[in-house]
Amino acid sequence: MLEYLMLYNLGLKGYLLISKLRIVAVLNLVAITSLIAAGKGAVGAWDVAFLLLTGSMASMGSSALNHYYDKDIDVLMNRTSKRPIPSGVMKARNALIYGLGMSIASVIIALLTLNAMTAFFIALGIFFYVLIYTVWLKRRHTSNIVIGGFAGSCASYAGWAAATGGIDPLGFLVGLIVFLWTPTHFWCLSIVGREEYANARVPMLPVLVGDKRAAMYILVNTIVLVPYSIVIAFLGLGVVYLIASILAGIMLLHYNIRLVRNTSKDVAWHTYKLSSPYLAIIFIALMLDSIYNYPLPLITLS
Ligand code: HEM
Ligand SMILES: CC(C)=CCC/C(C)=C/CC/C(C)=C/COP(=O)(O)OP(=O)(O)O
Repeated sequence: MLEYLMLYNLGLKGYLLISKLRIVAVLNLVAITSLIAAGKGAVGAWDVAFLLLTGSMASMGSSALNHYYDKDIDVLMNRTSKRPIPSGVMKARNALIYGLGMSIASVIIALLTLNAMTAFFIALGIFFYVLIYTVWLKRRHTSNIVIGGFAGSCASYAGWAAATGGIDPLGFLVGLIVFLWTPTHFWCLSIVGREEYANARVPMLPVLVGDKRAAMYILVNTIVLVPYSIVIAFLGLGVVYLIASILAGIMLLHYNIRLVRNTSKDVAWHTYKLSSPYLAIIFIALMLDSIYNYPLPLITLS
């Protein structure tokens, strides 16, 4: 914490803020737990260290590029208007150089210290977040985060590949949890910021269909996400994961049903804030099963 304050005071405040460190933390959690799950609890400390390093650099770099590209609309939304570039704390050019440098370096270091497939999935995550989501879809189509959400799956795939050198069917299915989770995660927040997105002319779902229908879409998405996350337990995961996916799923469904019944910004905000803990619980449980080996004796793909 002291280092953070020192960096903060050293005028690096802008770099820390455009790195979206809370998001980096959960992305790293997804990547590391996927690494440990794929490695069945036996992974090298260097693999963990270099995955943390390269995953953090990639997420921080791509977030900086997102800040750079979105500087014109960030100034239009209250939630983002105080960010380093729109508020003048940081030059846009510096964010661009930082973002490109961190993103490119993350892929090269992953290639040199981990393996080619890990570097590929880190690059794919950057590609999906920066080019597919931020540049292409975000301002053009309401499917923006449905497709852009695959960037988050790449964090899991990078972890899985760091342990095994690639992706097997189970690894692919585990990574899809993040893809299915993202609409629930973000559409809740977009209900909170609907007017701001409309003002910035960003076609987020609630801007097009209204809060009530968006809440219904979120519930439909969660009704796909929760059973999916439970069913894949029987394809080679474990008992701790199964219990966690059921309990966390019930909690998420409860909040989503509540949001349909009471589509207020307050309920939407609380449902959004719950979404990251839901994902963290699922992936921590996945890791615990691989360390303590409580396998489910049912159908397995591998
Ligand atoms: C393209 C897909 C995604 C979109 C559009 C999206 C959107 C957002 C937005 C707009 C915020 C608020 C940021 C802020 O105001 O500072 C946010 C917060 C967050 N996102 Fe996402 N997100 C996406 C994917 C992910 C993924 C893959 C993860 C992690 C695996 C993630 C984890 C988080 C976390 C931890 C927060 C902070 C939550 C809190 O403050 O409690 N997001 N997301
Ligand atoms: C492997 C790898 C590097 C994966 C990268 C995945 C990644 C960085 C996901 C983060 C997605 C995210 C928080 C998007 C918000 O953008 P936004 O523009 O909608 O949010 P904003 O309005 O708050 O800027």
